[in-house]
Amino acid sequence: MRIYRVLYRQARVLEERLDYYSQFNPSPLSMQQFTDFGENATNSDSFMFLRKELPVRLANIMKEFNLLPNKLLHMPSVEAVRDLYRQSFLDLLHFQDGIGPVTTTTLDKFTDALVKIRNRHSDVVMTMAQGVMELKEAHAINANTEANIQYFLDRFYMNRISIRMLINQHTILFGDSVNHQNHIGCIDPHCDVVKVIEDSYSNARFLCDQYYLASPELVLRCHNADKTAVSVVYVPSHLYHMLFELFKNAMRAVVEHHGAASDTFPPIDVLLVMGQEDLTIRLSDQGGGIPRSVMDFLFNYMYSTAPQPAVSGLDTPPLAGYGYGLPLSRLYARYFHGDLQVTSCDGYGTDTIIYLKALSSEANELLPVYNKTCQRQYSTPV
Ligand SMILES: CS(=O)(=O)N1CCC(Oc2ccc(-c3c(C(=O)NC[C@H]4CC[C@H](C(=O)O)CC4)noc3-c3cc(Cl)c(O)cc3O)cc2)CC1
Repeated sequence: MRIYRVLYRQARVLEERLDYYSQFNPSPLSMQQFTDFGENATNSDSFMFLRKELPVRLANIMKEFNLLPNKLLHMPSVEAVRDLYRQSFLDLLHFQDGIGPVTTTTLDKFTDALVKIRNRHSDVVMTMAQGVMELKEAHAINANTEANIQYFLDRFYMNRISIRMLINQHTILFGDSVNHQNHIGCIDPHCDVVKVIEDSYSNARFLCDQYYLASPELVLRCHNADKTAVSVVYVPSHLYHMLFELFKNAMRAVVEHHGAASDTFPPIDVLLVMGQEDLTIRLSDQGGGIPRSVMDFLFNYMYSTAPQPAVSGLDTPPLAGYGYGLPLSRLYARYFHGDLQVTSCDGYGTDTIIYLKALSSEANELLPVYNKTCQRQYSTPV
């Protein structure tokens, strides 16, 4: 009986703490604040900020889970994800205000706890996709449920991106995580956009050559009014993730449309422009394009979730984006108030555009907030 009393008490503490922390709105940081903080803050400063901000961001999305349709909530994989979030939230409660003096030991234990949380959540994207698949196999999904799932997953993955950003900054700056020279945490204050474009193209081309034994060339044009190289304060791994996905899709379309046996393929044209407000990267391919009737499916989590290929790369092209490549790439772009847009000419080809904020002072985190507005979203039939 004692174990039940302990579990009951722990559940009560969890609910009470979730109600407390979910009252606060997450505090969005700008890229400028991330870099200033990274250059000037101490381990203790970061601890004092994160021990409140991380539970706030976790509590906001954990409360939003409760607004989901029960049939999704009770899918085994979704239950498993909710347990991970509960455990990580409880882990962070050990460091909340009132624990006494903040010693070096406290700081080391906190950093260790963040690493543990990051590792615990490493498969959450796939596990949630598994939960969506379980739901599709168990129930018929109406338009309202589909819209609620689309709305939630965009917010859930954006929340996850933001929490991993905060954890990575702290563990790189103050822990044992690898730190790139001249980077501030995972931020490159002088991100060489051409290099990220060339690296992501090269790696996507390697996959394309492996599967199709052929791949389209890259033609890159740059435009910068002051004639200098295009650089931006950004997270290179986020930009790489977006470009790698878009190059995979473009290569798949071009080779499939022209036939892998073709002698030559039209190149993928990339235009890079540094503007006053936006840094724009446009990829243009001649891969046959997509009709408007299919476009919406590209970002749809319900449509994109398909049974995992038995062995990826054998029975399906390794470029097949089973999973959430495109929707997640758009979230990375939107995370710092940029965007990712796809336009297509059915029968000719597709343009995809990545917009980033050119100024770090305008590149603010875009964070989901648990409030009356979001609650109404779940109760409003489409
Ligand atoms: C959800 S995800 O992120 O996991 N992921 C999204 C991506 C998808 O793979 C792809 C890849 C390429 C294409 C594609 C076609 C194409 O294929 N046309 C021909 C079919 C047009 C419909 C037609 C039909 O269904 O009616 C049947 C032929 N044409 O233009 C593109 C294209 C798309 C993007 Cl997004 C791009 O950036 C560049 C492109 O050239 C479609 C789908 C895996 C899943």
